[in-house]
Amino acid sequence: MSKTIVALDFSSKQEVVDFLSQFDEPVYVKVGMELTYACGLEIIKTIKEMGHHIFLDLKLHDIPNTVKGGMKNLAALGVDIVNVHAAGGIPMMQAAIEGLEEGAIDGKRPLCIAVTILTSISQEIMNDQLGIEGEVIDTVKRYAQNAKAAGLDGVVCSVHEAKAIHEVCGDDFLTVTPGIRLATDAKGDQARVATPDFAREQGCDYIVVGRSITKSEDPVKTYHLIEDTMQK
Ligand SMILES: O=c1ccn([C@@H]2O[C@H](COP(=O)(O)O)[C@@H](O)[C@H]2O)c(=O)[nH]1
Repeated sequence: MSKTIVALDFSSKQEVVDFLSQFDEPVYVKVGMELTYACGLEIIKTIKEMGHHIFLDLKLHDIPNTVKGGMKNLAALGVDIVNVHAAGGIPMMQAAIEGLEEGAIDGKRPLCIAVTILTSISQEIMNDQLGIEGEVIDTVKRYAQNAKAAGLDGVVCSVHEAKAIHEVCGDDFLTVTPGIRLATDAKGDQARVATPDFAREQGCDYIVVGRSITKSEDPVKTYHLIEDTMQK
């Protein structure tokens, strides 16, 4: 199974089809709010019919009853991974799992992971703007432990926290890490970034890569370069 999840941050079905048509193998892709708000959940069917795996990154964050109902409907789409914000608390995350189990196709629910602290959030923003005291890594670890207690399968975190999360939550608990940049790439809006090489060294289960692949001159070549690094 591929360890690189490509973020399809596009605004039309045509862009998605053009992009994926360049690949002659199944790719693990991430569908987020940009694509979903542009095309609706219909886009999931299109991507599944092309044979690709899907992480549906809608980051649910609401009261437990609402998240449960939302997840029940998302489970029926047959995607591989869905997610919530860990900041919604343990009861909300438990409700997410209940909804997924109720909506599961043939008794098999999608994996559910929790976003800890967004990779665009720096130490300073977390302390000074969000009012969360202490080190980012400690909050990320606490959120990961909450996610595990709620029955989730893993978390979204930065590469810099993946090792510590595996230590406290176990090696089977998934770490899915965005904020990936090649050595020559600009950080852009991301704060906690790392290269694919460092992600492999830290034992990340999956990396999420958007612009470094989608905006590269040769997306297929860049994808293979990154995936080969992860599989070393
Ligand atoms: O903490 C998070 C959670 C999700 N993301 C998403 O990952 C990709 C990253 O895109 P790049 O172009 O590689 O920066 C994007 O879809 C985000 O919504 C994240 O970056 N950080």
